[in-house]
Amino acid sequence: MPLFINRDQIFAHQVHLLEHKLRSKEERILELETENAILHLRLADCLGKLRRDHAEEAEAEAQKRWQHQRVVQQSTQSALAKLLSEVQILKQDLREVFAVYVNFATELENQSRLLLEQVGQASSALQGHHGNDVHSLQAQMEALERSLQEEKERSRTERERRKILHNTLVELRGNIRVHCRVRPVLPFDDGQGSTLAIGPATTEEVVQAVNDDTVVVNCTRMGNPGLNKMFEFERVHCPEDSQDAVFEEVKPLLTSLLDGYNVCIMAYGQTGSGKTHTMIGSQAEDHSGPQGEARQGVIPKAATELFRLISEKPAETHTVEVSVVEVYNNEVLDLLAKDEDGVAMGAKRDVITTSTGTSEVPSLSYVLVRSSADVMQLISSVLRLRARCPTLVHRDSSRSHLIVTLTVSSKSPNALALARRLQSVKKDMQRKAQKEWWSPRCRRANPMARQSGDERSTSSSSSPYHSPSHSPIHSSCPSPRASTAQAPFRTKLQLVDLAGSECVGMSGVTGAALWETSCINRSLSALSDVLGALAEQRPHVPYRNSKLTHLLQDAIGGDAKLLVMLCVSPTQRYMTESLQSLGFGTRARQVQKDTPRRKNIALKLKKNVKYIVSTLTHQWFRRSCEYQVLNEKDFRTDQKPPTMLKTIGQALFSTGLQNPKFTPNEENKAPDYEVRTYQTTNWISTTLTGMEQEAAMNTGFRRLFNYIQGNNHNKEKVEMTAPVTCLVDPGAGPACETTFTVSFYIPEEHQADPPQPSDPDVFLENRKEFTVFVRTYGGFNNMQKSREELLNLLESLQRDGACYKDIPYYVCGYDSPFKLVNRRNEVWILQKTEP
Ligand SMILES: Nc1ncnc2c1ncn2[C@@H]1O[C@H](COP(=O)(O)OP(=O)(O)OP(=O)(O)O)[C@@H](O)[C@H]1O
Repeated sequence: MPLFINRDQIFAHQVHLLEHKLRSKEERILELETENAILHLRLADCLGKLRRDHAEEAEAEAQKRWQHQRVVQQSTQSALAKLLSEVQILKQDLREVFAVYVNFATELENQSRLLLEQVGQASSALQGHHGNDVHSLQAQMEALERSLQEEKERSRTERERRKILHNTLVELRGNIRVHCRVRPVLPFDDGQGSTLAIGPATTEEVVQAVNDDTVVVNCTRMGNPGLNKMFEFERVHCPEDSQDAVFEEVKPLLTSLLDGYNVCIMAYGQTGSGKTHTMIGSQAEDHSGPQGEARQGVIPKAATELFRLISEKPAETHTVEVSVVEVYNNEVLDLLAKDEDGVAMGAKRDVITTSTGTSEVPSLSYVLVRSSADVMQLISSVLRLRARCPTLVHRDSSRSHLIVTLTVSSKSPNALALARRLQSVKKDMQRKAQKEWWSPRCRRANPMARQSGDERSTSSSSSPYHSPSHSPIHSSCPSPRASTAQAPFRTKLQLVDLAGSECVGMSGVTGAALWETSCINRSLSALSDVLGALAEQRPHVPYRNSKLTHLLQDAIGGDAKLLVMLCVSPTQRYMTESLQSLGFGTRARQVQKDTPRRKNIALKLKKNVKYIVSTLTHQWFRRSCEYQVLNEKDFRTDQKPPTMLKTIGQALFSTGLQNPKFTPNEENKAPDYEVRTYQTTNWISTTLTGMEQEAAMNTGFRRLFNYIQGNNHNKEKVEMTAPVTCLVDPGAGPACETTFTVSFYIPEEHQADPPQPSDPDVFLENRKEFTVFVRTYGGFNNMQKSREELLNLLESLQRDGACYKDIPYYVCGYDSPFKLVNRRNEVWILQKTEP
């Protein structure tokens, strides 16, 4: 039968098939949309649940925290009350002991007088009496002698008890003490000679010592919001307090020094606030004679007191050695080192960490001294080597940190000192064991550490100048071998006159002095970071971020007794700097030494929540990408790669992101950095202030992300670019707020007419052509890492004599948080254009 093909039927069939296909496609789309809706619902549900959980958690947390705080408050109050009552008892005991001690001399005198009278009576009676009477008188004499012996013994025991009570009292007050000295208003406070416009109000006194332990900063200047802040310290000195009064509060630490404690006294404050005056005394003045002595600072007075205390000990049992070190532009200089002609020259030294985890300066020079006059002569002879430079704030400003170390060696330490020695030897052994467990090669890598204390102590030469018989920065306590070999017992007194923090604008420094200022501010900032890490009991304390903190590591974080003497100027002109110094002191007081580390549960919880949120976001992101790829109906015919695949690549692997164009400068590049000139381009930016780089970058990133997602006047999506740059402009001094400007490069298609941001905190920035020195590094970026890389770059630029501006600088990131490997970060330092 012939096959008759009805074309209409075929078409109808095809239409039917196509309709069927269409229906199935539509059904599929419906299915996917339903699935999508379900997913959205689930996501909304999850988010709602998360938010609820979060709110509940927050509420529970707040409740728990409140309860915990109450418990802590109650326990603190009861502990405080207990402590106060103990202190009261101790004070009472101390008063009694003092009374006994004072009365004892009179009592002894009276008793000896009585004895003498009785002996006189006895001898006169002897002349006129018989043998029996002689015997009874002799017995009486013996009894009296015995009671005299007993009194002597009692006096010795009381003296020992007084000593123990003294140390307990110092211990109760804590190992870090902060004193504050407000200096008087001085003629240069009116700012004459400064180019800055300074009104009469700037000499107004705004910092006041209201009593022995409280200082108040009170400023109600017109046009400024009122400021009234109170700070409490262990002792506050008012401008009228003499050098003697300041030293009286420091003096007890010298008793501790001979009782086996390392002691560090450090003056901190803004330039011109009186640190050198407090530590050394005013140098132009003659310190001889009683008036001169009264003007002396802590260093000469401490040396005098130390030699007075030593003179009370058996002769020839104590020796004192001095070393003087300067930290200048992040270099350690030995000011006692002499060249071949015997001329002092300030030789460069290294700081190393020993196998016991303490810091040490190999090849440091020491001089044996026999009196405080010797010490002062030595210090005066090297002070001329100390870096100084006139600034608009202070015409004799010290540009370096000065560390004078008096190392006391004792052949006959007292019982307390021996106990301390045992304690320290134990700690040293623990530290060593820990380190060796961690790195078995540690001992081999550090031959210095293998030398025992007594081996090293025999190396002293006959000349007063010699290479170290020990290291001054080394722990006072000898190694375990030394303790068995009866090596002399060593403690060290470190006296530190820090360079002053300063605001570059106010001090008016330029050129080399600007670099000095930057080094000073950076090292003080590192000191502040170390105290912050110790106060928060962080597992890593960044001692090695600066030579100053590395050098003072044992004094700050070890078991030394540390006294921070905050020096502040009283006038309104320096209010910001004074507030910063007082903040530093408050931070130092929060450091608790030798307390066991608590696990930070809140931090753990926060980390967990962060992890859950990031995982959910990641999942949601992947799902919506898949959905959009499926929804791109015409992707098969599209010549370009699907946009969503591009988005996935950008987000997960940071591929295909546009970068701002630059011209590399091949001539000036070095193996460890590049030089790039970026063209004039438009960027989208936001500015934040604060202390934490990560927090600022996160907030900044979020604001900019909203902009590129359509939070702009055109409601237009703007493509993501790389890098995200963060311009970091540190505050005038340590612990000051830093300004962070976070920016995205606007992609080429929007460069000519970028959409205006809707968020008032976000702004368009036209960056003129600029040249930067670039150092690249990998891994996940953080503040510490970027700072280390910045310091490395600065060192390289200094080495090559490059012309650059050290602040502000850029920290740049190229990758999303989803990228795990081959991450790229950069620090940029701007090339200086003006001569
Ligand atoms: N308590 C005080 N009484 C009298 N004069 C003082 C007092 N404190 C400081 N001065 C004077 O103020 C000036 C600046 O003091 P000093 O040199 O000690 O400052 P500084 O903090 O060491 O500064 P820098 O960090 O710049 O070296 C000096 O002339 C000093 O004599």
